[in-house]
Amino acid sequence: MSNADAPGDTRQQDFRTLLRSLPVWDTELPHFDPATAPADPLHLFQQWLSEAAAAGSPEPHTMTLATADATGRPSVRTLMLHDADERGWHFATHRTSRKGRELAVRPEAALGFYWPAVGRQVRVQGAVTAAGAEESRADLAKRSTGALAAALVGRQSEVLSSYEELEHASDAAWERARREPDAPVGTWTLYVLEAQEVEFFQGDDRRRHVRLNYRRSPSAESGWTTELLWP
Ligand SMILES: Cc1cc2nc3c(=O)[nH]c(=O)nc-3n(C[C@H](O)[C@H](O)[C@H](O)COP(=O)(O)O)c2cc1C
Repeated sequence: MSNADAPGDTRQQDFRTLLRSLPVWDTELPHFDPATAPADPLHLFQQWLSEAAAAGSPEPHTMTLATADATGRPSVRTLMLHDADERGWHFATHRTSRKGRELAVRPEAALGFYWPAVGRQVRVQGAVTAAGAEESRADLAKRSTGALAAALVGRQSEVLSSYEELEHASDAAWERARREPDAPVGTWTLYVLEAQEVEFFQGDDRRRHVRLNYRRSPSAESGWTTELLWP
């Protein structure tokens, strides 16, 4: 009998036992001294992402993107980070998707990164701007044939009537992506999140986690002020 077929109580008990048995940070964590942190959170973010990659954190350039609809109801999903520079954190998606529609009515978002190999988390919050058609097209052109094929399929977040319908659309999209590597995808949009706050969390095995929060502050010389937060 598989766990899925077990009576409800046993299944629930097994699930809870599993949850409690799963290790967190069973590796030596790096030490983070906030006194040595750079004045600009972008530099620390780039450093931490590089260190996460070097430490073997899987897909360190994936992140959670949180948006909200007009009533404030939140939603999250995983996205790829395309860049992080002076303008902000870059990601791309269809502007007609759920998140795209939410960003159109409420152009604010939060990002979450978690890198278990180094016990680090970064949270970013701020205003989101959609880049123009040309920049969005250029961003897609730099990506793989698979990414273009996925974008060409389109209709993201719409209800799908059957998986076969997706297979047909995907076959056609792959064929077109191979034949026409700069095929335009009208709804594909690059977004840039300009950070208002960026928080860096370094896990500690004695649970004395370090949290360093940057807040944008036009009057500060670096443009940012920092504060420590209780974990
Ligand atoms: C690892 C990973 C990376 C993803 N990257 C993207 C991405 O860069 N852009 C995107 O539109 N969807 C991406 N997705 C799919 C999204 O998580 C999500 O399912 C999709 O964008 C629809 O979200 P929405 O209905 O909230 O708009 C990714 C999913 C995973 C698991």
